Order: sequence, then C-alpha cells, then structure tokens
Amino acid sequence: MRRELAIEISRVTEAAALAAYKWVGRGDKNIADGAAVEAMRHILNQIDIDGEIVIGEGEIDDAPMLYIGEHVGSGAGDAVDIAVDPIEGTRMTAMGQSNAVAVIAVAEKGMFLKAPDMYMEKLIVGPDAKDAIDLNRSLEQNLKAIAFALGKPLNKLTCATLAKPRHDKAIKEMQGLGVRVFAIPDGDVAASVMACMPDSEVDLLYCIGGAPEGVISAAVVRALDGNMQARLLPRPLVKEPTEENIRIGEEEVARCEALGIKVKEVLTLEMLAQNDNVIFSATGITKGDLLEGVAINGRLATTETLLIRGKSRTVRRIRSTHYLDRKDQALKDIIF
Ligand SMILES: O=P(O)(O)OC[C@H]1O[C@](O)(COP(=O)(O)O)[C@@H](O)[C@@H]1O
Repeated sequence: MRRELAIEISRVTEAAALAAYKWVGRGDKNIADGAAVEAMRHILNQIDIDGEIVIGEGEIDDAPMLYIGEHVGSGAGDAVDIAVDPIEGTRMTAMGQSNAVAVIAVAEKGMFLKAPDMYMEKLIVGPDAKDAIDLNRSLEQNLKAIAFALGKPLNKLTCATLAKPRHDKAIKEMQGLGVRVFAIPDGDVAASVMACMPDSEVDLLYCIGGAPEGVISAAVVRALDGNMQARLLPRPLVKEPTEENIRIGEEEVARCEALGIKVKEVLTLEMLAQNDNVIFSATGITKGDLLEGVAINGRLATTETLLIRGKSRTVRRIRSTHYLDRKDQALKDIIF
C-alpha cells in the first residue's frame, strides 16, 4: 500500500466524525450512524483504491451503504480490504457521552478475517507482554503471566473491559486478585488501542464484545506489535439462552462453518490480521480517553485523529481545523 494512503484514510474518519457530531446527544443512534456511514463512503469513493468492505454495516440486504462486499474507491490503485465502524459507540453518540470514535482499518487483500457479526471474547496486550497470553488458560493464569512479563505485581496491573453484566464475574475475579479494572460502558476498540500504546496506563484488554470490532482492533494490535487472542462465541453463550437467541446462535455457527471458522476455538492474531501492513485511523466524535472529540465554533471545526501505519509503525496524532464552508457540497449536506 502506498505510503500516502494513510493520510487519505485519515480524512475518512474525520468526515465520519464531523457527520456524527451533528447527532451527538439527540437520542437517535441510527440517524447518527447513517450520517457517519454516508460521509465515510463519500470520502472513500474519492480515494484511488480498489477497495472492498470486509467488515462493515452488514449484508447488502439490510445495509444500503458500506455493506460487506461493497466496492469502494475509484477502482485504480492498491487492492485493499477495509474494515469500518463509522461510529464505535453509537449509544454514547446518541446520549452525548464520552469515548465515541469513528474508525477504519485497511489492509492488503485477504489479510483480515471475515468474521461474522457475533460476539467475540478478546484478550489484548502490548508488545512487552506479547508472549504471555493464551486464551486456553484461565483468566487468572493470563493475568499472572502478563504481570510477570511486565515485571510488576498484580496490584499494579490495569485491565480495560466493558461494563456489561456478562463481565461481572470476571471483574470481581480480577479485582479480587488486586488488578485495577477500568470498566467502560461501550467501545472496546479505543480500549484495545490503549492496551497497546506505549504511553498508556492500560496493560491489557479483556472482554466479550463485537467480532467486527475485534477484527478492527486486531489491525491496530498488529500495527503496534502487541498481541491478541480471540474466540467467536454464539449468542446463547453470552446472552440469555432464549428461543430467539438460540436461533441466532445456530445461524452464527452456520455462518462460521461456511467461512471455515470454528466457534469457541482460539483465534491467533495472525488469523485475525495476517500481516502488519495495515493502516488504522480513528477520529474522536465525543471527548474520550484516547482522543479529543469534535468541537465546532461557527464555521470552524476541530478534530483529533490517531493515524497508525503498521509498515513503518508510525503513530500520528493529527489535530485538524476544518473550514466547514470549504467542504464539498455533498459533505456539507451531511454535516449541516
Ligand atoms: O452492546 P453489546 O451487545 O454488549 O456489544 C458490545 C459492542 O458494542 C460496543 O460497545 C459499541 O458498538 P457500536 O456502537 O458500534 O454498536 C462495541 O465496542 C462492543 O464490541
């Protein structure tokens, strides 16, 4: 992938964040998501790539834009696979809460696992603990191995997770071992980035979240030389085993089988993102632990973007000032 593509990709998440901002705190996550999707697609189609969405907004039947299999870009240039989450934290956006981001990951063709939209158990660490994780072992064994690799006692270890009832037991267990737990309401991609960033106080991420978010996280883990292991979990193993959830679970297993993936089997980082020639871009929508949110003052908007290019392992923080009246008309129609 040509080097300049990274900068062009950062414009995609900037546009999505600006579009989402209009809907921050307005209570409708679907409208917010729709605006971010439209903005993302608009900019993607201006870029010289032969891109295919492999992690997106769903199948063609239920997602009019950025559906899985959709081709984006001018068709000229690098053939790439693209994983998008136009709003990672739709509920936070709708409720005006912190930590919502727009994210995208781009890789060479065929490098991302085409994971179905189901739950995924994820364990992520940064470079210094990359050899310490094994999802076949217990959480306690993993925490001890990570602490040992980092040369610190368990009570100096910090784990990010999602504050969901399904994690109550794990959170209690970790806290019982003395581990400090940051349980955020939503948004495990940003937390995954923090687990791998050299200047972050988060040592690991452990949670059950979305598989699409897991693949996007794998891209950034790859780029930052961390490690990740994961397991796809059918819905009844995560939610109440109601009739509906059992039916969904059976569909998920069938999807996985069709893709040649075994549910509940440990997936390594190499299976999730096959090499580190990836581009990852995230722009803050609302202010968060990782990024500043969008701020608009009259015709001026500022955004903060984290842009990571795996090949060179360059991490850029880009603070942009946008003169909104100079944007092209199609983008203005989405943003205003
Ligand atoms: O809301 P659930 O079902 O617990 O799913 C968890 C997933 O939802 C999120 O918290 C938010 O995702 P969206 O905003 O894209 O829906 C993800 O970060 C996480 O992986």
